[in-house]
Amino acid sequence: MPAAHPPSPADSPLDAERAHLASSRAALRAMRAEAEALDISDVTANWVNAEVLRSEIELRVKALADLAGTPLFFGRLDLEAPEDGKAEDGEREDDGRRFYIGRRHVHDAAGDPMVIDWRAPVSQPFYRASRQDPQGVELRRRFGYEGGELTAYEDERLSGPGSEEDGEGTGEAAGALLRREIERPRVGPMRDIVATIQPEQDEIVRAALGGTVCVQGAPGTGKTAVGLHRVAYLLYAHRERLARGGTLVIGPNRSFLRYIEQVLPALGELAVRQTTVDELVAEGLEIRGEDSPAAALVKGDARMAEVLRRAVRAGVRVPGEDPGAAAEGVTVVRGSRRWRVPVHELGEIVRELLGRGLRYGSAREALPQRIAHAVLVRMEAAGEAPDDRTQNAVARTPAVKAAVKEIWPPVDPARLVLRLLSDAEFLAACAEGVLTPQEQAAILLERPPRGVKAARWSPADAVLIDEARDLVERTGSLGHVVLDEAQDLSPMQYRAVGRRCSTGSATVLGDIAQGTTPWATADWATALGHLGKPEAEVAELTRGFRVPGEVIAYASRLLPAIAPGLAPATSVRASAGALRVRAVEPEEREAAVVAACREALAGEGSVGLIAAGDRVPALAAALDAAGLGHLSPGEETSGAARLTLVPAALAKGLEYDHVILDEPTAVVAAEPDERTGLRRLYVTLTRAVSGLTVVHAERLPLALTGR
Ligand SMILES: Nc1ncnc2c1ncn2[C@@H]1O[C@H](COP(=O)(O)OP(=O)(O)OP(=O)(O)O)[C@@H](O)[C@H]1O
Repeated sequence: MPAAHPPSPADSPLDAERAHLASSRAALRAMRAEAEALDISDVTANWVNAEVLRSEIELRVKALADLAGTPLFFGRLDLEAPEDGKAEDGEREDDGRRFYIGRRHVHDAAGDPMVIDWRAPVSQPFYRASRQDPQGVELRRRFGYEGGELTAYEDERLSGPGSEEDGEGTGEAAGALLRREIERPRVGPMRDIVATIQPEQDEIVRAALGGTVCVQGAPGTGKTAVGLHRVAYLLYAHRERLARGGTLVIGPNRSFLRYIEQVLPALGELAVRQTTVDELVAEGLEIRGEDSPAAALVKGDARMAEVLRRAVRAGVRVPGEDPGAAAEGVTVVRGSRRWRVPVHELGEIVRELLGRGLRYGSAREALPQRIAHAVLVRMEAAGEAPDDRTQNAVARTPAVKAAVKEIWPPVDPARLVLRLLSDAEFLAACAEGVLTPQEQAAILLERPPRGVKAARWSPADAVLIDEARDLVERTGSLGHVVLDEAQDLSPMQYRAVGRRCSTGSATVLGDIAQGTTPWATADWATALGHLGKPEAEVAELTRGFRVPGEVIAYASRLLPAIAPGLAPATSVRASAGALRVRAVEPEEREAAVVAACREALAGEGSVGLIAAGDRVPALAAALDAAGLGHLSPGEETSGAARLTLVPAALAKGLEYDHVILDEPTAVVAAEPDERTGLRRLYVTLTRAVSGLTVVHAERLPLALTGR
């Protein structure tokens, strides 16, 4: 094991480290004071620039805050001395060889670094170096803090004298500080892991911006943490490029986003948008409806993209082929002369535009100019000398505008989707050979609403509208998108996310064993194809940080039934006694749950009571009757309110120090099929950091007991 050093007496190395901490803090204060005192009156020509600059300075001042309880640095690297590097007179021997690694860069008055940002290239060996590959590091020191006080450190000698006997130095050992960090009781939102990012995680965090990375990871292997740290890293390494393109974090629901929302600000990144797929595509649309599972399945299927493409395309009326489209051709009057573009030529123009695969809207914008060009050709043939201005004027004449309206009418994406879902004939025409009659029937509305405003749109409808919108006008691409709990997205949702990073890249995080939607991802290659990133690399994380060994082994019994191809996760913490399974009589069940909650609350940290949705009201009543206050997911836990009652459907991505799981069989039964039910159970069994208590009156599912 790496050597751990407890607090020591005066003028110990710990004191020297504390002194460095104190002077780094003072330097940070000075940096902040300098930013606050910046006078911009001389450098800005107008008030708009002044406002922009002022808000940037405000952000910088905020980012320079020395947060109480957040250690300014958490590690130190001593690099090997260069071969011929004898220290000059008066020069400290460690000059240029010792780096303190922290959340942000801090420099002294002379501009020399006192703390190096964890994202800087110099910091990388802190996460990756090992005895086998020391990367120039002689000593790696990790610091332990208690309430903002530096109280301990842990050394690993990776090369040079003493490296043989001191510590394992593999860079993989779950040192005491890592264990302590994981087991530090949780209240409040998710924390960053910047001090203890592991080598396999760091590889993902620092992967190049250009490529999309997909991470398959068992519960608690740090996917969410890795995704968030990756955003922070990319913003550091490619700040300007990403400031232009933008970054986005997508999570499964609002309560999850509230749980993770503090991580990036704690890493100094205050401006990253975090949203759900539903919110991303809604764009002002009110979502009030819900689909039957059968309808949702069809609406989420990638084949709907082809149906929509045909539906949008059906708006175009080709002159000469479709009745009513500029049947007389177009006649433009200029002064005393009339110029006519005949139907067959209009038809050619339209067919050519259709063949070019442009967005519907772009082609519609190009059409008036094409017709005007045909008029110009005639003018030239008649000896006139028209110029660009004439062409523009012709394109704007009422005759051309009227023709465009008939040939290429504007498409309203929501109205188009409503028509598809309410007009059986139109749907049949667009879905021919793509959807079966049964599938068409599944998505047709029984009672179509009067209009777009009256429609009760479902989340899947909003995705269809988003696809239609993109067929009309290209969706803008962001620089980078992190997609968490990706296994639950439908192919159509992947497409919606994919077009938001079509010229950028993505980090896709998920676990096939935790897929609980009807369309859940069966394999990453297919999902990445829908995302438009088939070339993405898939990495696997199996080393679990959250869940104690005994608990993950129990939950992993479900794997053969829910995701046979996946390797079970290991745990970095054995913690015997972390799992308790209590069989009780039905009439004692609520009392047993309340008792388990009380026991858990007697310890430190957060407590989650997870139960099937329809068991929640009875359990809430039992907790109330027992005088145990409780929160809902998304409400922030605090020292005074540590118990959250979590419907199983919202447990994904969350974690609690202690979990009480009520009636596993009810959790399974609440889902439409057994595999989804067992997957939901797997999610709920893997939320605990320190202990899991299962309380049941019914028989446990066979897949869990094996008998
Ligand atoms: N390197 C690490 N150091 C300290 N804690 C870590 C590390 N990696 C992960 N953790 C902790 O383990 C817990 C699980 O991490 P996270 O939620 O990111 O996992 P996940 O793979 O997204 O899990 P799930 O699949 O259940 O959503 C978190 O509390 C996280 O802070």
